[in-house]
Amino acid sequence: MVSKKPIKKKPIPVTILTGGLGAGKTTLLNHIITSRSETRFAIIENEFGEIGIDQDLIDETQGPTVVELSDGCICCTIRNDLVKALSEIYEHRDEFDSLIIETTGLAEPGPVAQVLIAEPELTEKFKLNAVVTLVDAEYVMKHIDTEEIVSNQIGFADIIVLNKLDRVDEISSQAIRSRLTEMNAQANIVLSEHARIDTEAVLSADGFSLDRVLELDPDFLAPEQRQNSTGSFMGLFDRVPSYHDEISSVGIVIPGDLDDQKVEMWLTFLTMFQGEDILRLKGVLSISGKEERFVIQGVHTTLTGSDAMPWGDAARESRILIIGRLLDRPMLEKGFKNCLA
Ligand SMILES: Nc1nc2c(ncn2[C@@H]2O[C@H](COP(=O)(O)OP(=O)(O)OP(=O)(O)O)[C@@H](O)[C@H]2O)c(=O)[nH]1
Repeated sequence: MVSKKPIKKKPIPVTILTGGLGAGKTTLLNHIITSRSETRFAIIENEFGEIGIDQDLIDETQGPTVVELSDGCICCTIRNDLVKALSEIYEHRDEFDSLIIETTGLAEPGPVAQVLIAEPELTEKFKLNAVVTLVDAEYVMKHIDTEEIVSNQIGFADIIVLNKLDRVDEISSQAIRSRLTEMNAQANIVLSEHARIDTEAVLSADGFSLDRVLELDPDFLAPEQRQNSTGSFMGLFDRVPSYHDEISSVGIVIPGDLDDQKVEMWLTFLTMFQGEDILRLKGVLSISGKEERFVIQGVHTTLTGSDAMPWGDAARESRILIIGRLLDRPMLEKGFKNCLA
């Protein structure tokens, strides 16, 4: 007699992209989806901030399914949203081959991995391929000793992508590499500029090492360690909430066009006087006389701008998100509004 055992579907491979604010996660994500046109991706995009910007920056011409989880960090406050999003994505599992989760720059990767490995309803549906940590060569040394989240992201990585090597010299690059190896000797360190790496190394890594994580935190899989009453994680990751609390975000949306010179002057002053406290700045702007959207990107005092998709028939508006310490919302709102053409 033929057995009628249900055919078990293969679990969906999941890659977690983590790393500091502005380190290059979205850049790597775009590189992966554009260079692997034969692979169908689903993406969970998590942003820390009142308004989402990253969704506009993902190259959707390749047709990935993007689920955006904003206004909170999936490693703590919106963890339940992550579980829900994963369950919903699984309902459409025949429509894609691989899932990428891009966390916020403030997220601990541990609790996100924990959801995939220890959440009973998800363990058979998803398989964690690798935790990939992007490291910003320009700024990592500034944060590595003072911000535990940065060292935890490095310590937890299966693959470390040391990015923005165009922004440092060879001596600094070597010093960073030895520091990374000291902190995580088992991770594979991949060197890159603009996150242009061999995507095979990331997607076929099959590199998540539960044994190594259990060495770091023996209680990683213990149910009572997974969640406390406020929804944040305990154990290795119990410093997360206080770190997030210090940092806030200001998101501003204004309809109409901005004047490019006013924008330039405002941003120059802002980064000159508050650059230390501005961890991340990003925005999609409507500039008077320009057909294209104008994307601005900043980390501390480094600021760049580039043209993106034309506005076409879409309503023109400007959106900016600033993440940092001691942010003065009324002053930022006033400054941004003063840039109107
Ligand atoms: N010079 C230089 N710039 C880079 C490199 N990689 C990325 N960038 C730029 O750095 C900025 C931030 O890159 P993102 O990919 O958005 O960084 P992210 O980690 O996704 O940022 P968050 O989502 O805010 O955490 C963008 O302007 C990128 O174009 C690099 O290797 N060199």
